[in-house]
Amino acid sequence: MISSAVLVFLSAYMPESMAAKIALAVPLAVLLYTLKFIFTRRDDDEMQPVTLPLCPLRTISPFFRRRFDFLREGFQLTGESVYQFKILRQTVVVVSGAQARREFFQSRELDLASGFQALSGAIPTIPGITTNLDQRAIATIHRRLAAAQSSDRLSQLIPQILDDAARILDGWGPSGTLDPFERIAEITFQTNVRALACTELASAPETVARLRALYATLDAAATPASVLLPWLPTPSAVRRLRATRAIYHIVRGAVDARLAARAHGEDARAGDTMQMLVDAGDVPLVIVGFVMGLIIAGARSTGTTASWLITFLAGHPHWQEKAAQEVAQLLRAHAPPSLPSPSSPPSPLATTAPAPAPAPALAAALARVPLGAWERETPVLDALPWAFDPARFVRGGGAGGGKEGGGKEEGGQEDGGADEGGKEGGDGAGAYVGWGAGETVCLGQRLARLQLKLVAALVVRAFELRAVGRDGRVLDALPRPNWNDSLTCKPAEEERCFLRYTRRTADGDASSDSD
Ligand code: HEM
Repeated sequence: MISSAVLVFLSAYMPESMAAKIALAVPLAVLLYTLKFIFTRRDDDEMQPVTLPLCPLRTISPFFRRRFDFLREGFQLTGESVYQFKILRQTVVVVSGAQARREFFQSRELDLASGFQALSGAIPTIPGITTNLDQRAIATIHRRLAAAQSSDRLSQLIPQILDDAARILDGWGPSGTLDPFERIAEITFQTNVRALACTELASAPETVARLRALYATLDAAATPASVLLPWLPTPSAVRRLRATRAIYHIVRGAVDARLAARAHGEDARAGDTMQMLVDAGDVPLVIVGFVMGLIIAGARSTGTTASWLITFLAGHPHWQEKAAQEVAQLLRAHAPPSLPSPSSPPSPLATTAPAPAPAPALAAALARVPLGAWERETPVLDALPWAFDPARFVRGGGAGGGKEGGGKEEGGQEDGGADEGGKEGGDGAGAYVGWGAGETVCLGQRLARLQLKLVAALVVRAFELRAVGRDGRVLDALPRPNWNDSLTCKPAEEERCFLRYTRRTADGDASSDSD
């Protein structure tokens, strides 16, 4: 009908054959356009995730105080795998499932730093101190971080990290009980300062302790008010500003000393990471940003992972022994004991007498194991992230490569928080996001892995560990990570667990002089 009306109309102006062609083409074009519109229509309302039916003021407290439970309840409340809600004026979109996870990690528009700033606070912005880090400065910092993890640099760091860790372990004495979330994290904080800052700071234990306390203040004072309304002078916001300034002055002092030394033509023998940046001609803003920013990026995550790793090993003696044997094997292969000369006292590693092996001697032996061996010859240590099922690699024939293992360990923790934490899941590719994925991957991964292995190797070879409760009794099952504590995941107060340690002899047995 449309065609005939068009035909009559057009015939008045042009030859009939041409009018017929156009009369047929017009409705066809209208039809195609309509179909295209229907199938490619973007209905904005339908594209928007469903909104959590809560007043924005009622989301604040649970989002900050029990984030994991709150987000999980959101899934139940909406019945959707993707939903959104408001925190004051910020819209937060919560995603789950393999596809959403992939899209999230692959998106180039999302900005990790802004997300942290808006929802976790990170480092408060102070003009002239923590602002002005534009994209170029950040790109430089990332390039320097890559250089700080070159094979040469990591090989230099191995003995230094081991020395640092051994000094702290030596302070533990031959036996005792400790809180892993304090004392293991202390080790990795020290090794992070060593790896990311400079000798002057890392070799001054009181400065490292002060820095650690200041970073802890930054974390503890990240209250809803100080994060959401950072300009409001609440007590916690003031504490965060003071801590930031204090960290800045410590780091800036070290940077200025290095720059002054360079300006005076003094020989740069330090050979540490800060010197690498100074030698590259970086300005103080970039060097300070590198140290302050990366310590915050690395300290918590490495500390938390190391604390849980050692806790899980303490709660799984079978895997602890396998790890200790692997370390012993590394030592046999790469650092065989030298024959004691008649004048020198026998090395604690060479002797067969069951004397306790002091941590520094062990560290010296482990320092002879090359980087390549730490990165490629440790299937057992590789198979231990914190969703504790080391045998999964063996079952899957994947990264582990070990021949033994397999099967569930007696008394083991089967689920390990796997599906809960969203770390290991049954929904295929992209399920493991321990180091990020897609466009957002951890840029400090090589260093972090090495640190974790070195600390774990030293601890399991130096001590025999058991996980105990407050009453000192060995735990049958480890407590579950508290996902609401997004910094350390340490178990809730009533479920706290501790490490009981006994120094091993040079043979690797637990020393009989204790406990
Ligand atoms: C066990 C220790 C560590 C774990 C599990 C870890 C994990 C992650 C993850 C999952 C991300 C992605 C961002 C996110 O989803 O939150 C990330 C990003 C990052 N990590 Fe790590 N990290 C660790 C240690 C470190 C260390 C020691 C450094 C520095 C030396 C570091 C530097 C970074 C940087 C710079 C980014 C940001 C990357 C970007 O902006 O795209 N991380 N890390």
